Amino acid sequence: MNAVMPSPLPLIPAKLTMPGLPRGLLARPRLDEWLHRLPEVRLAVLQAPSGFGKTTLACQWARGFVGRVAWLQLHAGDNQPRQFGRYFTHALDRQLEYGCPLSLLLAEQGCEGVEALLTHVLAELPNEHEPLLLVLDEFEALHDRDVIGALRFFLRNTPSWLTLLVCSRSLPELGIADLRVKHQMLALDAEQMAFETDEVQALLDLGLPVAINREQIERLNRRIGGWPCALQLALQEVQTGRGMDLFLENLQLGHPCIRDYMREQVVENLPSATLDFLQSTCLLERFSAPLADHLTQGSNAREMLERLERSGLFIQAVDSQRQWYAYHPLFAGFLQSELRLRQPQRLPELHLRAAEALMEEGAPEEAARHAVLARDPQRLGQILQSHGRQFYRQGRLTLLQHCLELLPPASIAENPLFTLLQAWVLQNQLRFGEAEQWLMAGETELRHRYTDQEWLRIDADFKAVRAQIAIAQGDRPKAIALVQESLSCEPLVMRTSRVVAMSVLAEAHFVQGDLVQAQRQHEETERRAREIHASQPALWSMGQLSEIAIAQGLLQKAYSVQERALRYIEQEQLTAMPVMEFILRVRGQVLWEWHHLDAAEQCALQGIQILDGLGDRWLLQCYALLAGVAHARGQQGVCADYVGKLQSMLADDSYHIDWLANAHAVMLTYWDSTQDKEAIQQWLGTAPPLAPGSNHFAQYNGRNHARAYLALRQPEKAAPILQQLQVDAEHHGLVMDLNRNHILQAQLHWLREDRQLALDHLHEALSLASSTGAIGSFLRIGKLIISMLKTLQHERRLDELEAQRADRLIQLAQQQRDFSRAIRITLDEAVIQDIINRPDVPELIRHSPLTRREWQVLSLIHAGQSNEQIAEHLNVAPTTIKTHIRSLYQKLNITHRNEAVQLARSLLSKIQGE
Ligand SMILES: Nc1ncnc2c1ncn2[C@@H]1O[C@H](COP(=O)(O)OP(=O)(O)OP(=O)(O)O)[C@@H](O)[C@H]1O
Repeated sequence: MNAVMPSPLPLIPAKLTMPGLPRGLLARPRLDEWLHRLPEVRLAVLQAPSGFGKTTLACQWARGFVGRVAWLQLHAGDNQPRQFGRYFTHALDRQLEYGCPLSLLLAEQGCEGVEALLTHVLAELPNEHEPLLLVLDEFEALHDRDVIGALRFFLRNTPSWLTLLVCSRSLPELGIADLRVKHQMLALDAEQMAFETDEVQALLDLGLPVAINREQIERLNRRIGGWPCALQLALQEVQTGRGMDLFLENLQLGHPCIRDYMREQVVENLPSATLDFLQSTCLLERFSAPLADHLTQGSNAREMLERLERSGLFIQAVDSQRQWYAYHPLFAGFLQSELRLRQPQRLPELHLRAAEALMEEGAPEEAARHAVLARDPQRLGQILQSHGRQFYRQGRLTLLQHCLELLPPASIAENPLFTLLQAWVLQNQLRFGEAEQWLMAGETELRHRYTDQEWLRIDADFKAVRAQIAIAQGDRPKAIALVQESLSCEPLVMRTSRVVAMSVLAEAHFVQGDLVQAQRQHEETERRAREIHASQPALWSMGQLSEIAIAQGLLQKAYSVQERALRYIEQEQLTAMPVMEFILRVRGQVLWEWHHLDAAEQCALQGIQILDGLGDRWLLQCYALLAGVAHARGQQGVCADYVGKLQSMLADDSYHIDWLANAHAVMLTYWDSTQDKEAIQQWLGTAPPLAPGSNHFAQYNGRNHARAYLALRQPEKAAPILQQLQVDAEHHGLVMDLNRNHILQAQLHWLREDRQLALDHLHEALSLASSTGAIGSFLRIGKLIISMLKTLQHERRLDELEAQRADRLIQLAQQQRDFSRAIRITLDEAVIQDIINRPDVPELIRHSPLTRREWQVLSLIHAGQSNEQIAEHLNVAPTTIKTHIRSLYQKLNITHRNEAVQLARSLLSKIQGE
């Protein structure tokens, strides 16, 4: 027999050995549930596109599996049935208690077909055995019918102690449907395997020399869609916080390593029809089979989509009915850049086809985006005429801007709707002069084309824009006059003009400090806006109502108004629109004040997600909130990072005083806690001037001045400002401002050593806080609040609510990390000795004592510093710090930065707690 059979190739041992796990992998406990269920099923499948971590997860599971593990890494050569049979029997033989010698012999002789061979294997398997996991990695390499048929047969007849774990890019044809209904199978796909944001954070915390802030982490994971290969790339490339921003930019532009990977691993051997399909559809965010047919001018898109999905390409159904599909963000980016590079001439045509098809699908917004990219003014004109109002009602001002930029100026001026849309876009960008020019051009062009009656009504539309501009420029009387004129007749072009005019009136009351009138007017505006489904103005009014409630000190009410807004968004099934960020931000500010820091952070992050791509300037408020949260948590490095971002945004653009005051407040707090007197002094040199405190932002700005003087130990300059603010706040019923001003007054008098006056103010503040719920504003002044409150408790009678709040504030302030103090303690050897000598110190620290440097590093980590900052602080290279951290983690038996922070906190708090 040997004479006719060629002698087989030798077996490669590495194919039969589980690969070693590289260092620095992230454990993924959220997937353990599947690991524990492995012994209960015949088949488990990890199916995901290339690089999604299938092999790694299989290795991690193999290590945690209670029983034996046989491993076989497949390869194209294994489609040769004899070769496959030999590998398969060898893999099993190695792990069976008594092997399967007979089958092994038959496999080596190679005279049986593969199914017959596997029948022998099955016959030779014992009835009872300890659990065995047989891993077949890179299963997508198998396509031989006989081999796959034999495996199906094998699978139907395996004993219960054997589980087959298949890792495959494509869907394995192993009779899965049958096993699934019999609960004999587990399956994980790309969606489940993709890294979640917390996992990304944990992995980067583990492997990067710098702390990456949460906002960057979320942005990163949005761009990479949880794909671990891209994370490994980040681990190699990013060395600094700024480096992460560059990496993110690089991803956006098409990272060369990812491009090479996609070329080699994913598209290299695809048939040309498939490639053509991918390139024709890659410009769409999501698409259905009919849309794809329209784009490819073909008729087999449904079939193709199913094939692509099964074959493990980076594509996923996005709805449960599997009608809509989307490419993985990095894959879409790759395909688009290939298209731009290789067939740029196709782009306009594809965009145009997309615009047509999307209009037919009833998706005008997406259609407009493609018409913009096709640079087709005619189609844009049609879309704007039919849907421009809708875009405006839903706050799609950036989209409108892009559309209008492509229209010839004359076609704007001769169309009242386009003129109005243009003016609204420009006013939103605070380009008031240009907005006015367009309005005037429109007037010249249009007046003679309409009857007097019609023109009066068009003018009502125009006046609504002008009123909005006047209020934004702070010209209240002019704004009110324009509103009244605008409301005097029914507008002709945009139904929203009336609603906007009403909202301007409300704002005029608010700015003037007439909260009751402002509230009434906004409630009415909200009602009217809802009636005409103008979601943008409706949400705007709800945001304003919640700001009014905050100003009145009614934070719970503000929170309820926000709930109402969120419900409205849900009911109307609104997709992300910029005004939603306003609601979330105000909600975040309430949550920050209540010290619900995680929830506040979440609001800011969601806001950033909503505004993604609209330009950095709009993110100022979100970053101010994130900086406030980081400060309250004592994360010095993170806070410094956000403050840096705020500074560069402020340098690049101009903002309304409301936004400025908010950003300045957190910057001043940060500088104060890091004792950066120079920055505070500089700020005073360019600070927005003081104005009567009739509204919350003038109050905020005034308090910033006072805060700066207090930080510079010039209480005499802070005193008159605070006094005036207090008078104004009383006059206008700005309760929240009263509350905050009392806190600063308390600090002021404490510094002046006028203890009784300080306690009077603190008591007032505490009493107001019983209804406002304020916490954040107290904690903002730092550890000083502890002694002030303790003295108050000692010397004054507090009612029950006040006493409870004082206790809680003291407790929170004690837990709060004080930036400068944490550093001072680190460097003090006596303190370290003090910690080591304590009886309650963990044993581990006595047994593997840290070096002096490691102590320093530990407490700088605790102080919230990034590796980069620690390196700077200790004057060594960041890589040295990384080495210290590794050794420190090993000695303390920890794996994450968070654990180090926790441990340091508990050690330092033993001596640092007040
Ligand atoms: N838990 C993890 N922690 C850190 N990195 C991971 C983790 N899982 C996967 N990776 C990284 O992702 C990359 C791809 O992983 P892996 O090779 O396991 O993917 P795969 O899905 O098997 O890919 P392919 O289909 O190409 O074989 C590797 O660099 C791996 O180190």
